[in-house]
Amino acid sequence: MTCQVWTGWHGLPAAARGGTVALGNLDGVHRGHRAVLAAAHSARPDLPLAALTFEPHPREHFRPQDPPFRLTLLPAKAAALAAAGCAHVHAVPFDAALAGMEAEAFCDTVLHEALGARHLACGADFAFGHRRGGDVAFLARWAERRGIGLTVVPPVSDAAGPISSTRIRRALQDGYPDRAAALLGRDWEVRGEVFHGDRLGRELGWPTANVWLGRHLEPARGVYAVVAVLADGSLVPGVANVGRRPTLGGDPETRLETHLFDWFGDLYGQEIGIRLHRFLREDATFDGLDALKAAIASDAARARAVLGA
Ligand SMILES: Cc1cc2nc3c(=O)[nH]c(=O)nc-3n(C[C@H](O)[C@H](O)[C@H](O)COP(=O)(O)O)c2cc1C
Ligand SMILES: Nc1ncnc2c1ncn2[C@@H]1O[C@H](COP(=O)(O)OP(=O)(O)O)[C@@H](O)[C@H]1O
Repeated sequence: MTCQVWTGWHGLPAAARGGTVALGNLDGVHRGHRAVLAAAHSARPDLPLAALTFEPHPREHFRPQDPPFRLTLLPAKAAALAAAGCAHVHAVPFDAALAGMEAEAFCDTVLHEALGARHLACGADFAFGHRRGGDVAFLARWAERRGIGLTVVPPVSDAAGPISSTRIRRALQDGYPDRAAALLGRDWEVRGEVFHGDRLGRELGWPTANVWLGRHLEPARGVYAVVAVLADGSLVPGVANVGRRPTLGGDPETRLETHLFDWFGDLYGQEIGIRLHRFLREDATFDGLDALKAAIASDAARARAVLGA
């Protein structure tokens, strides 16, 4: 299914208007988000399904000094929304003007005039507008006045409570990518462009494709069994380190370095995805390169065992 991403809400063409619109930040597009999308679609299967999300995430706008926390940046979010059936993704720019818009003005100008929404869907805790002044009760009254349908979806829960982006972030920070995957409904994936490092990896016998975490959440530092998704879509198992290379003196920024098993070639400049599958051990400071090499060899063997590779 093709999905179009709209990064502005002014002057949308007719084809991008008049659908069912699922509302939310939707970071991660987790199982709870997908329940909202499914409910939106089944309420009005005759209409194209759209998701309305904000870019940057409002928290990135209000608290730019906070550490990065995103589960999905826009391209990955849009891909997950497309896979969940969205024909359109409206990544509404969250700037000072939008932050200052009252809930009623947001409904009138963005939802009604710009998007021509015919049906709306959101989670029960959705809040929006200046100082989060609009809630689901407000939205229900507004939609009724306009003759627009609204589907409010209760949270999807597991034994520990409602599924949320916050719980998924905590699981990743605590080194439980498997728990995060259960909540997401898929492995968590970091996407980035492979950059040139110090070329030490190949000397050690373990070349690693490096990507910066950038605005992604920093998961627990350490070693993971991973699956890499290459630009051509192929999946390659590997072992990765999330960290700042304390053995080599330490880096100012955290990188994700992946060695791909039984793979040879050039990845520089390629956009790749790295799916964290299992946490293997914490980042360590080794006493020299030989000790580091031996640790990587044993990490690789464990990752192969975990992945059956
Ligand atoms: C599986 C794996 C585990 C690693 N574990 C550590 C570690 O615990 N401590 C550390 O300082 N560096 C660790 N590294 C990072 C290496 O220092 C890094 O891959 C090497 O310096 C190559 O750097 P380059 O890509 O810039 O050439 C690990 C790398 C891999 C692939
Ligand atoms: N099996 C492999 N796993 C990861 N990268 C590989 C592999 N084989 C070749 N490469 C290439 O080697 C580069 C990593 O080599 P490395 O010596 O660690 O250099 P750098 O310091 O630039 O990361 C990767 O970016 C990729 O282009």
